[in-house]
Amino acid sequence: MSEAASAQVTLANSTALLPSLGPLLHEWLPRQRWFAGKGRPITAFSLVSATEILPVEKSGIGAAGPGLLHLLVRVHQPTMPAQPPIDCYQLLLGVRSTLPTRLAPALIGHVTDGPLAGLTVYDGLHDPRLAALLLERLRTPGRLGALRFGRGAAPVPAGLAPRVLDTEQSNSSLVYGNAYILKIFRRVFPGTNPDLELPLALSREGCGRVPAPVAWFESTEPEHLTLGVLQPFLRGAQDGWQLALRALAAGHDFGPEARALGQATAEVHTALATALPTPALRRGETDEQAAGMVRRLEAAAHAVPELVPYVPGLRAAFDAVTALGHQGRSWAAQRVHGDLHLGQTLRGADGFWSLIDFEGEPARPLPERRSPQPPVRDIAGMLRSFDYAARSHRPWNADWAARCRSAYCDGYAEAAGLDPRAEPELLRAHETDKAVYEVLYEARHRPDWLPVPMAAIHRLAAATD
Ligand SMILES: Nc1ncnc2c1ncn2[C@@H]1O[C@H](COP(=O)(O)OP(=O)(O)O)[C@@H](O)[C@H]1O
Ligand SMILES: O=P(O)(O)O[C@H]1O[C@H](CO)[C@@H](O[C@H]2O[C@H](CO)[C@@H](O)[C@H](O)[C@H]2O)[C@H](O)[C@H]1O
Repeated sequence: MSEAASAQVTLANSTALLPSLGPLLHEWLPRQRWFAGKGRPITAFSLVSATEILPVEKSGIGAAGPGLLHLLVRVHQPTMPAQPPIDCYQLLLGVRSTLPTRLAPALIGHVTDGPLAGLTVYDGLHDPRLAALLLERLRTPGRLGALRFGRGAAPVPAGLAPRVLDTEQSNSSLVYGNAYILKIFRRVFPGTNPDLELPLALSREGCGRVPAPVAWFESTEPEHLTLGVLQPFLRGAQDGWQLALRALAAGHDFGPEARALGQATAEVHTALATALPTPALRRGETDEQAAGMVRRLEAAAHAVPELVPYVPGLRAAFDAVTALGHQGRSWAAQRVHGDLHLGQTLRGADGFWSLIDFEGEPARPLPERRSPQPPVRDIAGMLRSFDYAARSHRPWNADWAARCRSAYCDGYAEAAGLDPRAEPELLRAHETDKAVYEVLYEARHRPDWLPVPMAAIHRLAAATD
């Protein structure tokens, strides 16, 4: 072990951490699926907080074990329209003198100076010893540096074997003993994350459609941020997206499942409307919501030039809602899922549908995601998703999507007593807003998928001519 490595790594001198970690993060961060700032140069990093969950100097580096550093780091990137210039990310860094081969894929890099000089840092979530330690922390509520661990009334069992969930996602998740799943939010925002707030409210309301949080952790200094949520893992459940693709490939009707999904969505909406405020959207608020849609359209068209020719047609969908507001129409608003699509639905072996991931659209500012919306926002998301599934399969099966869309609305109407198709202008505006979001999302994350939302853009722009 090098002399530097044996020196005490106290994070009291944490200001020295980033200058040495910065170059490594600069290389590593943009390669992470969850990094939202892809394609924009990183100009600087700044440290928000550093907490030793397993102190590096006590971890026996050089002898046996790893250390675990919890960092909140601001990543400075030049501004793009509709994006804050500085995002804050949560990093859980494993620190060892040498990295075992099995952890090589988690390597971030070798530190050459600063308090960690001579040591190797890596994504700590991939280290079962460190992942197990996180569960231990979650089992026992309390504070640790800038972190606060909390849990519900039910105890969490000890010693469950962790594994990193190997799936495309916006955050990172660990599954413990196939019994619990811990979502670690990567890009974090001041305030309570709706992915903790809404499932907690739903479980208080007795709604069984959403796995109820059993433990969570937050940061308290210098501001309140939700960092992670532990929920029951729905073992053996299959996600709606995979099931829909399989049905398409086999030429099967997905109507009954779409209908059941409509009912599940309605139940969640009803419980959310009971648990949390339901303000009416009157003229002023409707104007504001439609203006938000126009702003998002303009920002998306700025970033994705393919959208430009469609802007007037798409805008007409938003203007129609503004016009109705001016004629005195108002709409009920409530807390909603905010980014509902087939990939956010899980079907148990018994056929029972659950909804997950109440974080809302990751690119939107948190206060916007937490603001009450017409429930049709979620319905529009699911309708888009049936279209996505049909479009991603060759040959394109327009009838399959149409049947799903109509069955979903039937199921929703049956359970909610309110048919989303009864407000066609509102539904079209929300579907348009969602398709615009998807264009931006695909352009940034999966350019090959861009034709899928662009096909909807073509249809929606023509529909409002
Ligand atoms: N409670 C759960 N039970 C089983 N699988 C889950 C559960 N929650 C999430 N998953 C799986 O994890 C994946 C990612 O979860 P999600 O909450 O959508 O994360 P992200 O916000 O990072 O995209 C989901 O697509 C699903 O397959
Ligand atoms: O990561 P999240 O699940 O929070 O959501 C983001 O990624 C989704 C893709 O993984 C994206 O959804 C879009 O693609 C889906 C198919 O992969 C489709 O079912 C959705 O309808 C479509 O919006 C989602 O928009 C994005 O926020």
